[in-house]
Amino acid sequence: MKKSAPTARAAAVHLLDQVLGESRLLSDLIAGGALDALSPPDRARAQRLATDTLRGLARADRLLSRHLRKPPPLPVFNILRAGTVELAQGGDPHGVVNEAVGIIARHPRFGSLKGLVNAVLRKMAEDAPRSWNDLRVPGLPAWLRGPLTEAWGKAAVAAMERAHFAGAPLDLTIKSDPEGWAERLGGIVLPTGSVRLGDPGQISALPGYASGDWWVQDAAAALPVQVLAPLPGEHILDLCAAPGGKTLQLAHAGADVTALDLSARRMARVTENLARTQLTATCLVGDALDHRGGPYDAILLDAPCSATGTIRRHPDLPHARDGSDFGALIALQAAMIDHALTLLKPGGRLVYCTCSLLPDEGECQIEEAMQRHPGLTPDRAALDRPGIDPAWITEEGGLRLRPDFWPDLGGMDGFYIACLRR
Ligand SMILES: C[S@@+](CC[C@H](N)C(=O)[O-])C[C@H]1O[C@@H](n2cnc3c(N)ncnc32)[C@H](O)[C@@H]1O
Repeated sequence: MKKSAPTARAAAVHLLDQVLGESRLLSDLIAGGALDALSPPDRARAQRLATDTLRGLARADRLLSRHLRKPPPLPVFNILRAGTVELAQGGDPHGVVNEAVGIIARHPRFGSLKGLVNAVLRKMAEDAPRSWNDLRVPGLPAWLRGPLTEAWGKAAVAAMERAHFAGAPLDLTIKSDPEGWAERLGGIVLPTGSVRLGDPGQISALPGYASGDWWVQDAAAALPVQVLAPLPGEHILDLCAAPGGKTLQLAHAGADVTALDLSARRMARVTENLARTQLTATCLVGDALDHRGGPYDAILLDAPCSATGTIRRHPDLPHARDGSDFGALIALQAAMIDHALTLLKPGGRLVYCTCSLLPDEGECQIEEAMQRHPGLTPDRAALDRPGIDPAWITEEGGLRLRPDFWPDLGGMDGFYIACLRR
Protein backbone atom coordinates (compact mmCIF):
# COMPACT_ATOMS: atom_id res chain seq x y z
CA MET A 1 0.00 0.00 0.00
CA LYS A 2 1.27 3.47 -0.85
CA LYS A 3 2.31 5.43 2.25
CA SER A 4 0.29 8.64 2.61
CA ALA A 5 2.23 11.90 2.24
CA PRO A 6 3.19 13.46 5.60
CA THR A 7 1.26 16.55 6.67
CA ALA A 8 2.68 19.69 8.25
CA ARG A 9 1.06 18.79 11.60
CA ALA A 10 2.41 15.23 11.59
CA ALA A 11 5.88 16.52 10.70
CA ALA A 12 5.69 19.13 13.49
CA VAL A 13 4.77 16.45 16.03
CA HIS A 14 7.63 14.26 14.82
CA LEU A 15 10.02 17.20 15.31
CA LEU A 16 8.70 17.66 18.86
CA ASP A 17 9.22 13.94 19.58
CA GLN A 18 12.88 14.27 18.61
CA VAL A 19 13.55 17.57 20.42
CA LEU A 20 11.83 16.51 23.64
CA GLY A 21 12.59 12.79 23.50
CA GLU A 22 16.10 12.72 22.01
CA SER A 23 17.44 16.21 22.85
CA ARG A 24 17.90 17.01 19.16
CA LEU A 25 18.00 20.61 17.94
CA LEU A 26 15.42 21.71 15.37
CA SER A 27 18.10 23.30 13.18
CA ASP A 28 20.00 19.99 13.00
CA LEU A 29 16.83 18.01 12.27
CA ILE A 30 15.78 20.40 9.51
CA ALA A 31 19.28 20.57 8.01
CA GLY A 32 19.26 16.75 8.08
CA GLY A 33 16.16 16.69 5.85
CA ALA A 34 13.37 16.22 8.43
CA LEU A 35 10.97 18.40 6.42
CA ASP A 36 12.20 17.67 2.90
CA ALA A 37 9.13 15.60 1.96
CA LEU A 38 6.86 18.64 2.47
CA SER A 39 6.05 21.47 0.07
CA PRO A 40 7.75 24.80 0.95
CA PRO A 41 4.56 26.29 2.53
CA ASP A 42 3.97 23.08 4.55
CA ARG A 43 7.61 23.10 5.62
CA ALA A 44 7.16 26.62 6.95
CA ARG A 45 3.87 25.60 8.68
CA ALA A 46 5.47 22.56 10.32
CA GLN A 47 8.42 24.57 11.54
CA ARG A 48 6.17 27.32 12.86
CA LEU A 49 3.92 24.87 14.71
CA ALA A 50 6.89 23.08 16.28
CA THR A 51 8.54 26.33 17.41
CA ASP A 52 5.25 27.84 18.68
CA THR A 53 4.57 24.65 20.64
CA LEU A 54 8.03 24.67 22.21
CA ARG A 55 7.65 28.34 23.11
CA GLY A 56 4.28 27.72 24.74
CA LEU A 57 5.03 24.26 26.12
CA ALA A 58 4.65 25.17 29.81
CA ARG A 59 1.29 26.82 29.12
CA ALA A 60 0.07 23.86 27.05
CA ASP A 61 1.16 21.42 29.76
CA ARG A 62 -0.58 23.47 32.40
CA LEU A 63 -3.88 23.44 30.49
CA LEU A 64 -3.55 19.75 29.62
CA SER A 65 -2.80 18.77 33.22
CA ARG A 66 -6.37 19.75 34.10
CA HIS A 67 -7.63 16.89 31.93
CA LEU A 68 -4.92 14.25 32.27
CA ARG A 69 -4.44 12.14 35.37
CA LYS A 70 -0.81 11.49 34.40
CA PRO A 71 1.37 12.51 31.45
CA PRO A 72 0.64 10.22 28.48
CA PRO A 73 3.43 8.62 26.38
CA LEU A 74 5.55 11.33 24.71
CA PRO A 75 4.20 10.99 21.11
CA VAL A 76 0.64 11.29 22.45
CA PHE A 77 1.58 14.17 24.74
CA ASN A 78 3.21 16.02 21.83
CA ILE A 79 0.13 15.65 19.64
CA LEU A 80 -1.93 17.09 22.49
CA ARG A 81 0.57 19.90 23.06
CA ALA A 82 0.71 20.93 19.39
CA GLY A 83 -3.09 20.72 19.15
CA THR A 84 -3.51 22.85 22.28
CA VAL A 85 -1.19 25.54 20.94
CA GLU A 86 -2.98 25.60 17.59
CA LEU A 87 -6.34 25.88 19.32
CA ALA A 88 -5.04 28.64 21.59
CA GLN A 89 -3.96 30.52 18.46
CA GLY A 90 -7.46 30.27 17.01
CA GLY A 91 -7.00 27.12 14.90
CA ASP A 92 -10.17 25.56 13.51
CA PRO A 93 -11.23 23.04 16.22
CA HIS A 94 -12.67 20.55 13.72
CA GLY A 95 -9.50 20.45 11.61
CA VAL A 96 -7.11 20.41 14.60
CA VAL A 97 -8.93 17.64 16.50
CA ASN A 98 -9.60 15.46 13.45
CA GLU A 99 -6.05 15.55 12.24
CA ALA A 100 -4.61 14.94 15.70
CA VAL A 101 -6.84 11.87 16.03
CA GLY A 102 -5.73 10.73 12.56
CA ILE A 103 -2.04 11.13 13.47
CA ILE A 104 -2.32 9.07 16.64
CA ALA A 105 -4.55 6.47 14.95
CA ARG A 106 -1.69 5.74 12.53
CA HIS A 107 0.87 5.46 15.33
CA PRO A 108 2.24 1.89 15.50
CA ARG A 109 2.19 1.74 19.32
CA PHE A 110 -0.31 4.26 20.57
CA GLY A 111 -3.13 4.06 18.03
CA SER A 112 -5.46 2.81 20.76
CA LEU A 113 -5.18 6.20 22.51
CA LYS A 114 -7.08 8.04 19.80
CA GLY A 115 -10.13 8.26 22.07
CA LEU A 116 -8.08 10.07 24.69
CA VAL A 117 -6.67 12.50 22.11
CA ASN A 118 -10.15 13.20 20.79
CA ALA A 119 -11.67 13.77 24.24
CA VAL A 120 -8.86 15.95 25.59
CA LEU A 121 -8.53 18.13 22.50
CA ARG A 122 -12.28 18.73 22.41
CA LYS A 123 -11.95 20.12 25.93
CA MET A 124 -8.92 22.13 24.82
CA ALA A 125 -10.98 23.62 21.98
CA GLU A 126 -13.01 25.34 24.70
CA ASP A 127 -10.29 25.92 27.33
CA ALA A 128 -7.27 26.99 25.29
CA PRO A 129 -8.58 30.08 23.48
CA ARG A 130 -10.24 31.28 26.70
CA SER A 131 -7.42 30.68 29.22
CA TRP A 132 -4.17 30.91 27.23
CA ASN A 133 -3.40 34.58 27.79
CA ASP A 134 -4.10 34.35 31.53
CA LEU A 135 -1.35 31.78 32.05
CA ARG A 136 2.12 32.62 33.26
CA VAL A 137 4.85 33.39 30.68
CA PRO A 138 6.90 30.17 30.31
CA GLY A 139 10.12 30.34 32.32
CA LEU A 140 13.62 29.15 31.49
CA PRO A 141 14.77 25.82 32.91
CA ALA A 142 16.67 25.97 36.21
CA TRP A 143 20.06 25.15 34.60
CA LEU A 144 19.88 28.38 32.63
CA ARG A 145 17.73 30.54 34.85
CA GLY A 146 20.21 30.15 37.75
CA PRO A 147 23.31 31.57 36.02
CA LEU A 148 21.30 34.24 34.20
CA THR A 149 19.67 35.44 37.41
CA GLU A 150 23.08 35.57 39.05
CA ALA A 151 24.40 37.67 36.16
CA TRP A 152 21.48 39.98 35.37
CA GLY A 153 19.03 39.79 38.28
CA LYS A 154 15.50 38.46 38.59
CA ALA A 155 13.67 41.31 36.88
CA ALA A 156 15.95 41.20 33.83
CA VAL A 157 15.53 37.43 33.49
CA ALA A 158 11.73 37.82 33.69
CA ALA A 159 11.98 40.42 30.90
CA MET A 160 14.12 38.02 28.85
CA GLU A 161 11.54 35.26 29.35
CA ARG A 162 8.84 37.60 28.05
CA ALA A 163 11.04 38.39 25.03
CA HIS A 164 11.65 34.66 24.41
CA PHE A 165 7.94 33.96 24.53
CA ALA A 166 7.16 36.85 22.15
CA GLY A 167 9.46 35.33 19.50
CA ALA A 168 11.50 37.27 16.98
CA PRO A 169 10.70 39.41 13.96
CA LEU A 170 12.73 38.97 10.77
CA ASP A 171 15.71 41.29 10.36
CA LEU A 172 17.54 41.93 7.12
CA THR A 173 20.94 43.41 6.40
CA ILE A 174 20.55 45.52 3.27
CA LYS A 175 23.34 46.18 0.79
CA SER A 176 22.21 49.74 0.13
CA ASP A 177 19.16 51.98 0.61
CA PRO A 178 17.62 50.43 3.76
CA GLU A 179 14.86 53.10 3.75
CA GLY A 180 13.84 52.17 0.20
CA TRP A 181 13.81 48.45 0.98
CA ALA A 182 11.93 48.98 4.24
CA GLU A 183 9.22 50.76 2.30
CA ARG A 184 9.14 48.12 -0.41
CA LEU A 185 8.97 45.22 2.05
CA GLY A 186 6.64 46.90 4.56
CA GLY A 187 9.23 47.04 7.34
CA ILE A 188 11.03 49.60 9.46
CA VAL A 189 14.65 50.72 9.59
CA LEU A 190 16.11 49.97 13.02
CA PRO A 191 18.43 52.47 14.79
CA THR A 192 21.45 50.36 13.80
CA GLY A 193 20.46 50.23 10.11
CA SER A 194 18.93 46.74 9.79
CA VAL A 195 15.45 46.45 8.29
CA ARG A 196 12.84 44.69 10.43
CA LEU A 197 9.78 42.92 9.01
CA GLY A 198 6.83 41.81 11.15
CA ASP A 199 5.30 38.88 9.30
CA PRO A 200 7.29 38.27 6.14
CA GLY A 201 5.75 34.99 4.87
CA GLN A 202 8.00 32.93 2.62
CA ILE A 203 11.39 34.67 2.71
CA SER A 204 12.68 33.38 -0.61
CA ALA A 205 9.59 34.82 -2.34
CA LEU A 206 10.27 38.38 -1.13
CA PRO A 207 11.56 41.01 -3.58
CA GLY A 208 15.33 41.33 -3.32
CA TYR A 209 15.98 37.77 -2.14
CA ALA A 210 16.81 36.21 -5.52
CA SER A 211 18.70 39.32 -6.63
CA GLY A 212 20.81 39.21 -3.46
CA ASP A 213 20.01 42.75 -2.33
CA TRP A 214 19.79 41.65 1.33
CA TRP A 215 20.27 38.71 3.62
CA VAL A 216 18.58 37.56 6.81
CA GLN A 217 20.52 38.56 9.92
CA ASP A 218 19.30 39.60 13.35
CA ALA A 219 20.04 43.26 14.10
CA ALA A 220 22.30 42.25 17.02
CA ALA A 221 24.19 39.77 14.83
CA ALA A 222 24.92 42.56 12.35
CA LEU A 223 26.77 44.64 14.97
CA PRO A 224 30.08 42.72 15.29
CA VAL A 225 31.03 43.65 11.72
CA GLN A 226 29.88 47.25 12.25
CA VAL A 227 32.21 47.36 15.28
CA LEU A 228 35.04 45.80 13.25
CA ALA A 229 34.45 48.53 10.60
CA PRO A 230 36.13 46.74 7.65
CA LEU A 231 37.89 48.87 5.05
CA PRO A 232 38.11 48.09 1.32
CA GLY A 233 41.12 45.88 0.57
CA GLU A 234 41.83 44.90 4.18
CA HIS A 235 42.81 41.26 4.74
CA ILE A 236 40.21 39.95 7.14
CA LEU A 237 39.81 36.47 8.58
CA ASP A 238 36.30 35.34 9.49
CA LEU A 239 37.26 32.50 11.76
CA CYS A 240 33.94 30.73 12.47
CA ALA A 241 32.07 31.86 9.44
CA ALA A 242 29.07 29.66 8.68
CA PRO A 243 26.32 30.22 7.66
CA GLY A 244 27.96 33.47 6.64
CA GLY A 245 25.91 36.56 7.52
CA LYS A 246 29.03 38.30 8.78
CA THR A 247 31.14 37.05 5.85
CA LEU A 248 28.66 38.77 3.53
CA GLN A 249 28.92 42.04 5.48
CA LEU A 250 32.74 41.91 5.34
CA ALA A 251 32.79 41.08 1.62
CA HIS A 252 30.20 43.77 0.87
CA ALA A 253 32.47 46.33 2.56
CA GLY A 254 35.13 45.43 -0.02
CA ALA A 255 37.46 43.54 2.32
CA ASP A 256 39.59 40.65 1.09
CA VAL A 257 37.90 37.99 3.20
CA THR A 258 39.04 34.52 4.18
CA ALA A 259 36.09 32.64 5.68
CA LEU A 260 36.73 29.45 7.60
CA ASP A 261 34.48 26.97 9.38
CA LEU A 262 34.86 23.47 10.76
CA SER A 263 31.64 22.23 9.18
CA ALA A 264 31.70 21.48 5.45
CA ARG A 265 27.89 21.28 5.42
CA ARG A 266 27.56 24.72 7.03
CA MET A 267 30.34 26.14 4.84
CA ALA A 268 28.32 25.12 1.76
CA ARG A 269 25.69 27.59 3.00
CA VAL A 270 28.31 30.37 3.00
CA THR A 271 29.19 29.56 -0.60
CA GLU A 272 25.49 29.58 -1.58
CA ASN A 273 24.91 32.88 0.22
CA LEU A 274 27.95 34.47 -1.45
CA ALA A 275 26.69 33.32 -4.86
CA ARG A 276 23.18 34.68 -4.26
CA THR A 277 24.51 38.06 -3.15
CA GLN A 278 27.22 38.16 -5.86
CA LEU A 279 29.94 38.66 -3.26
CA THR A 280 33.28 36.94 -2.98
CA ALA A 281 35.39 35.45 -0.22
CA THR A 282 37.94 32.65 0.02
CA CYS A 283 36.13 29.78 1.73
CA LEU A 284 38.04 27.20 3.76
CA VAL A 285 36.85 24.18 5.73
CA GLY A 286 39.02 23.45 8.74
CA ASP A 287 39.63 23.83 12.45
CA ALA A 288 40.18 27.43 13.53
CA LEU A 289 42.86 26.25 15.94
CA ASP A 290 44.89 24.75 13.05
CA HIS A 291 44.62 27.72 10.68
CA ARG A 292 47.99 29.17 9.73
CA GLY A 293 47.48 32.21 7.52
CA GLY A 294 47.86 35.93 7.63
CA PRO A 295 48.95 38.04 9.29
CA TYR A 296 45.57 39.71 8.98
CA ASP A 297 44.56 43.35 9.40
CA ALA A 298 41.53 42.21 11.37
CA ILE A 299 39.95 38.98 12.58
CA LEU A 300 36.34 38.31 13.39
CA LEU A 301 35.93 35.48 15.89
CA ASP A 302 32.25 34.58 16.20
CA ALA A 303 33.03 31.68 18.47
CA PRO A 304 30.90 28.57 18.99
CA CYS A 305 28.88 29.10 22.17
CA SER A 306 25.79 28.14 24.14
CA ALA A 307 23.65 30.19 21.69
CA THR A 308 21.53 31.23 24.67
CA GLY A 309 21.07 34.65 23.06
CA THR A 310 19.01 33.12 20.26
CA ILE A 311 16.25 31.44 22.30
CA ARG A 312 13.66 33.82 20.82
CA ARG A 313 14.19 32.11 17.46
CA HIS A 314 15.28 28.74 18.81
CA PRO A 315 12.88 27.82 21.62
CA ASP A 316 14.04 24.19 21.30
CA LEU A 317 17.38 25.07 22.88
CA PRO A 318 16.31 25.14 26.56
CA HIS A 319 14.52 21.81 26.02
CA ALA A 320 17.25 20.04 24.07
CA ARG A 321 20.26 21.23 26.09
CA ASP A 322 21.20 21.05 29.77
CA GLY A 323 24.29 23.22 30.02
CA SER A 324 26.66 20.27 30.40
CA ASP A 325 28.73 21.43 27.39
CA PHE A 326 29.33 24.98 28.67
CA GLY A 327 32.71 24.16 30.23
CA ALA A 328 34.10 22.73 26.97
CA LEU A 329 32.77 25.69 24.96
CA ILE A 330 34.32 28.23 27.32
CA ALA A 331 37.71 26.49 27.07
CA LEU A 332 37.43 26.37 23.25
CA GLN A 333 36.58 30.09 23.09
CA ALA A 334 39.68 30.97 25.15
CA ALA A 335 41.89 28.76 22.96
CA MET A 336 40.43 30.39 19.83
CA ILE A 337 41.12 33.92 21.17
CA ASP A 338 44.73 32.93 21.93
CA HIS A 339 45.23 31.38 18.49
CA ALA A 340 43.55 34.28 16.66
CA LEU A 341 45.96 36.71 18.30
CA THR A 342 48.89 34.82 16.73
CA LEU A 343 47.39 35.49 13.28
CA LEU A 344 46.92 39.24 13.74
CA LYS A 345 49.20 42.02 12.41
CA PRO A 346 50.69 44.28 15.11
CA GLY A 347 48.08 46.98 15.72
CA GLY A 348 45.42 44.77 14.14
CA ARG A 349 41.98 44.30 15.65
CA LEU A 350 40.25 41.19 16.88
CA VAL A 351 36.49 41.34 17.21
CA TYR A 352 35.33 38.59 19.54
CA CYS A 353 31.63 37.83 19.77
CA THR A 354 29.22 35.17 20.97
CA CYS A 355 25.43 34.90 20.75
CA SER A 356 25.39 34.04 24.43
CA LEU A 357 23.76 35.59 27.47
CA LEU A 358 26.34 34.10 29.83
CA PRO A 359 29.15 36.41 31.02
CA ASP A 360 31.46 33.37 31.08
CA GLU A 361 31.27 33.38 27.27
CA GLY A 362 31.54 37.17 26.97
CA GLU A 363 32.71 39.67 29.58
CA CYS A 364 34.81 37.08 31.47
CA GLN A 365 36.52 35.82 28.30
CA ILE A 366 37.72 39.33 27.50
CA GLU A 367 38.84 40.10 31.05
CA GLU A 368 40.81 36.85 31.15
CA ALA A 369 42.26 37.34 27.64
CA MET A 370 43.61 40.76 28.73
CA GLN A 371 45.20 39.13 31.77
CA ARG A 372 46.82 36.42 29.62
CA HIS A 373 48.02 38.94 26.97
CA PRO A 374 49.50 42.10 28.47
CA GLY A 375 49.23 44.91 25.90
CA LEU A 376 45.89 43.70 24.60
CA THR A 377 43.41 46.58 24.98
CA PRO A 378 39.70 47.04 24.33
CA ASP A 379 38.94 49.54 21.58
CA ARG A 380 36.09 51.44 23.20
CA ALA A 381 35.89 53.96 20.35
CA ALA A 382 34.96 51.09 18.00
CA LEU A 383 31.69 50.75 19.92
CA ASP A 384 30.65 54.30 19.10
CA ARG A 385 28.35 53.34 16.22
CA PRO A 386 24.93 54.65 15.10
CA GLY A 387 22.14 53.15 17.18
CA ILE A 388 24.40 51.69 19.87
CA ASP A 389 23.15 52.80 23.26
CA PRO A 390 26.11 53.77 25.51
CA ALA A 391 24.27 51.96 28.34
CA TRP A 392 25.04 48.67 26.55
CA ILE A 393 28.82 49.21 26.96
CA THR A 394 30.32 47.12 29.74
CA GLU A 395 32.96 47.85 32.34
CA GLU A 396 35.74 45.94 30.54
CA GLY A 397 34.93 47.73 27.26
CA GLY A 398 32.64 45.32 25.41
CA LEU A 399 29.03 45.50 24.28
CA ARG A 400 26.31 43.52 26.05
CA LEU A 401 23.12 42.98 24.06
CA ARG A 402 20.06 41.22 25.49
CA PRO A 403 16.73 40.01 24.11
CA ASP A 404 14.85 42.35 26.45
CA PHE A 405 16.52 45.42 24.90
CA TRP A 406 14.49 47.44 22.35
CA PRO A 407 11.24 46.14 23.89
CA ASP A 408 9.12 48.55 21.85
CA LEU A 409 10.81 47.58 18.59
CA GLY A 410 10.53 43.80 19.04
CA GLY A 411 13.77 42.97 20.90
CA MET A 412 17.10 41.71 19.62
CA ASP A 413 19.19 38.57 19.96
CA GLY A 414 21.47 38.32 22.97
CA PHE A 415 25.10 38.96 22.01
CA TYR A 416 28.43 39.94 23.47
CA ILE A 417 30.89 41.88 21.29
CA ALA A 418 34.34 43.30 22.02
CA CYS A 419 36.99 44.83 19.76
CA LEU A 420 40.55 44.17 20.99
CA ARG A 421 43.76 45.73 19.69
CA ARG A 422 47.26 44.51 20.17
C1 LIG B 1 28.08 31.18 15.96
S1 LIG B 1 28.38 30.18 14.61
C2 LIG B 1 29.04 31.31 13.44
C3 LIG B 1 28.00 32.18 12.76
C4 LIG B 1 28.59 32.98 11.61
N1 LIG B 1 29.71 33.78 12.00
C5 LIG B 1 27.56 33.86 10.93
O1 LIG B 1 27.54 35.06 11.14
O2 LIG B 1 26.76 33.34 10.16
C6 LIG B 1 29.79 29.30 15.10
C7 LIG B 1 30.43 28.47 14.02
O3 LIG B 1 31.64 27.92 14.55
C8 LIG B 1 31.90 26.75 13.85
N2 LIG B 1 32.95 26.01 14.60
C9 LIG B 1 32.82 25.27 15.71
N3 LIG B 1 34.02 24.80 16.10
C10 LIG B 1 34.93 25.26 15.20
C11 LIG B 1 36.33 25.11 15.05
N4 LIG B 1 37.05 24.39 15.91
N5 LIG B 1 36.92 25.71 13.99
C12 LIG B 1 36.21 26.44 13.11
N6 LIG B 1 34.87 26.61 13.20
C13 LIG B 1 34.25 26.03 14.24
C14 LIG B 1 30.55 26.06 13.75
O4 LIG B 1 30.52 25.13 12.69
C15 LIG B 1 29.63 27.27 13.53
O5 LIG B 1 29.35 27.41 12.17
